[in-house]
Amino acid sequence: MSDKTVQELAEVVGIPLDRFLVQLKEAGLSADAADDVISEDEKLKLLAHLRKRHGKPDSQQEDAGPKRITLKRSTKTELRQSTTPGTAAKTVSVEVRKKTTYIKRPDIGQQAASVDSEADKQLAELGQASDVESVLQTAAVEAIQTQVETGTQQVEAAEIIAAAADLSSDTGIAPVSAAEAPAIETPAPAPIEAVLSEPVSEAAAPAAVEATVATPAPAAVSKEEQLEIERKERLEAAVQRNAEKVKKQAEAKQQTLHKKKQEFKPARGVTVDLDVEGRSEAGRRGKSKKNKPRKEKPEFEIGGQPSRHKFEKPVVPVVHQVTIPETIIVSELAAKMSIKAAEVIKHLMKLGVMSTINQAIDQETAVILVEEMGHTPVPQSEDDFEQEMLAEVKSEGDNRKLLPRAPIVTIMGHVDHGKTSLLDYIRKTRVAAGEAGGITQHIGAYQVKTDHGAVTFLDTPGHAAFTAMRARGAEVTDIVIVVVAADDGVMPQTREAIDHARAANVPIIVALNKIDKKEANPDKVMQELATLNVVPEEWGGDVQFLKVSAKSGEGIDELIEALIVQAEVLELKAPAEGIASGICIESRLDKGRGAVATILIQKGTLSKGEFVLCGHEYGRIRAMFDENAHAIKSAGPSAPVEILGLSSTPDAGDEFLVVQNERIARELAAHREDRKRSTRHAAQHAAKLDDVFSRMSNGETLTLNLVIKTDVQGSLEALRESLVGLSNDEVQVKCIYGGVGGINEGDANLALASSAILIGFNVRADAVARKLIEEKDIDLHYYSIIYEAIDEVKRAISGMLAPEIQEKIVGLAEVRDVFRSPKFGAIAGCMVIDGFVKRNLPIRVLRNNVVIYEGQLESLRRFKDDVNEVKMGMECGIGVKNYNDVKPGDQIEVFERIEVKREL
Ligand SMILES: Nc1nc2c(ncn2[C@@H]2O[C@H](COP(=O)(O)OP(=O)(O)OP(=O)(O)O)[C@@H](O)[C@H]2O)c(=O)[nH]1
Repeated sequence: MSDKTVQELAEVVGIPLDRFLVQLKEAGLSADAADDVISEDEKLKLLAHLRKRHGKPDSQQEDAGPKRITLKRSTKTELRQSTTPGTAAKTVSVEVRKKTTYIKRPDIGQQAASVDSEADKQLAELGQASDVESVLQTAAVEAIQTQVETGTQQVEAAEIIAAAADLSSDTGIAPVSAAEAPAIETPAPAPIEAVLSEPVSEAAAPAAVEATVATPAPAAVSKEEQLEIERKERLEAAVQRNAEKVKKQAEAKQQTLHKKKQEFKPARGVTVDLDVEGRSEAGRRGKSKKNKPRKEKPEFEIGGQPSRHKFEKPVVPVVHQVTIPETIIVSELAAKMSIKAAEVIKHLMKLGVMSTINQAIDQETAVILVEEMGHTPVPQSEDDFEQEMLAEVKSEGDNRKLLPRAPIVTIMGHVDHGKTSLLDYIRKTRVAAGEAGGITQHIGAYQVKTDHGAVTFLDTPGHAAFTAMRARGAEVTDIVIVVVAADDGVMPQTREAIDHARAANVPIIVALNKIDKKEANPDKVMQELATLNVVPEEWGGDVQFLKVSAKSGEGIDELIEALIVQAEVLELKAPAEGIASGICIESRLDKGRGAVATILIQKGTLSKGEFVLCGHEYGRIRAMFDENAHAIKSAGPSAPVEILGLSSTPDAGDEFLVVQNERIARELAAHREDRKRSTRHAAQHAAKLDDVFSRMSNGETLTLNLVIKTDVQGSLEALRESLVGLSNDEVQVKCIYGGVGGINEGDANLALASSAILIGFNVRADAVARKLIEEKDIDLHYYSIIYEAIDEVKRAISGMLAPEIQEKIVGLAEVRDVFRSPKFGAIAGCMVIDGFVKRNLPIRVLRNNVVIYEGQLESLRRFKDDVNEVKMGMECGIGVKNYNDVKPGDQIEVFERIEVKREL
């Protein structure tokens, strides 16, 4: 190899001449001009210098501090975490923040680049020139490699710092500053990617230099991922821990709530009086939990004090207000006092009342019992319910305008005196007048219209029906027509009719019938009636007398006019508007039409389609007819109408009333039905002789009504006068009816309707009357001696009732046949029909319910044996002491006398 000048060598290496000259100078070579020749030795010297120079950094470069680039990146992810089963999953936001710091050393890069370029040039020069040049080139490559390694280390350090800084943001550990990083102290710029990814070559080297500070190294990325994975793991662990904590808390809360609920759960039907205001309300209403915001506090805790609802035994006895209806079932009463029925029964036994759990006890007993048990009885009237339900009807009734109404008339009189004929004549001529087919039906009442007004006739002639209606509480009749046959005169039932009408305080009009007959003698009849205190107007009395003929129709018009006049005198008025009410006259079950009831409207206007309550039946009026079977839509006061639509047939005398709706009708009907079932109570309370004095003591001005039945007229007169004579300032004894003969149903009804006491003097009640007397608890007294009757009524009035010697009838035997025996006289072959016959007890012989003999038994035999007692259903032979006039059909009454202490 030949020596080259500086200029030539600089060109070979590719370094500017002046820079090359500096390098030569630094290498300590003498050549300092372009034309100077450089020997081989000098070349080696230069190479050594360059190699030496590569081993240490430039002093200027050391001062230049590293420049940093920090990249921050954050990613947000969401984790869905299910905490408690059944609740919504919880969403946790996870934010990962990454910070990567790159340290840029541009001087290093530049230096490296310059060194590299020098080395390259030198290398090239050396490679082209000589072995020294090739060595030089090798040295340059080594230098480059050193630089690359240094750069890599530096980048790694920078990444570590960045990761540390990044982590510090999560962990709170102070970040290591970039200055502290070891890589910073490591000089040498680093071509990163190119160097590591490609094999080092001459061609690659410049490219590597160019790529010095740019993209992050793949090794650093993997580390970052590793860190991130770790962080994620930590985070997930933290989330998991948090989730578990929340779950535990939820479970604990649920348990607490459940526990509280268990404690709180009240018994069915028990009203818990919560001391937690407002909360009980929500609980009772069963408010949906969905709508209720969840509260942190336990459900039943206020002010940190859990509320307590457990049973606490009362320290003082609980006093109940016990409402008691007219009768009450034992179990019901027990329930009202919150005690067991057995307790009630026990207490009732102490009071002397034997009762079972399902038995009804009366109001008085219940009141005593309730008081004894320390509670407060509140006796209730059965009518309270009705009054409450019918309040509207009643209030309306008070304010309605009253208008004149037609009189309602009942015809009474003795048998065959012409009651039916009279009614028929009026109906035929007046009611059915103009009817093509005549009378198509026969209803319980009908109305007659005249120019002066209308009259309503009740088609149930006779005082028995009249009084029976009264006994049921139905005061319907305004005027009574007493029919007396002018050819016959006053008869027993004429008297009865007059008495019944008077007892009802109803004015009388006398119709002297059969006036067409030759035998008719109205004057005689008038005289007879005058003796009964029924005095004609023309004789100065107050009773209208009319001569009529039901056969010829004579005097009928005058009779009707007289009725209208009487109605005017009575000023009969009723409200014509508003809710209708009245009385059921009769009812029947029709095959095709169902229950058909004839009702008499007393107040208001009844319209088709209205709901009515009648007795304990109810219904909507489907159809309504008048007495001519014409369908009508409405009817006013005193009009008799037939109605269809009731649930069943009501009883005659039942009150009917229009109600607002079916519900009220049904409830009231059910209530009345219940009452009917539970009480044996009559519509009216029967009067009691025992009550007389106590009623007087209550300050009542008392009228003691008597119905007297005697065996003979003489006894009746004597008894009547004696008893009525007992009247004083405080009590008026009034005989509302006196008659001869046994006590019949009519007498019992009259006594009931008039709150009278029944007195039987040597007479007995017949079977029907006995049943009624027993059912309605009518006070019946039998006497055989006048002064006994007088004495007892006297004592009752004065309140000095002596212990009563009560006669109890123990048996009744009917005489079937009579045998004559020379030894014993008349022996009555009898059948015991009630109770028993006892030999030693006193007896009475009755004929047609009238006592004909009172005495003792002589003999009592069954077949041929003497016996002491014969029971019901057995035959026996009875011999009555000192009495032989026993006849078949007579009755032998066996009785005993017992002393009963009076209680006022
Ligand atoms: N001559 C005549 N006979 C009459 C008159 N009124 C009724 N009669 C007759 O008297 C008899 C009895 O008449 P009723 O109408 O049945 O008498 P009642 O009072 O209804 O009889 P009871 O229903 O049994 O209570 C009948 O034969 C009638 O024809 C009348 O004014 N003149």
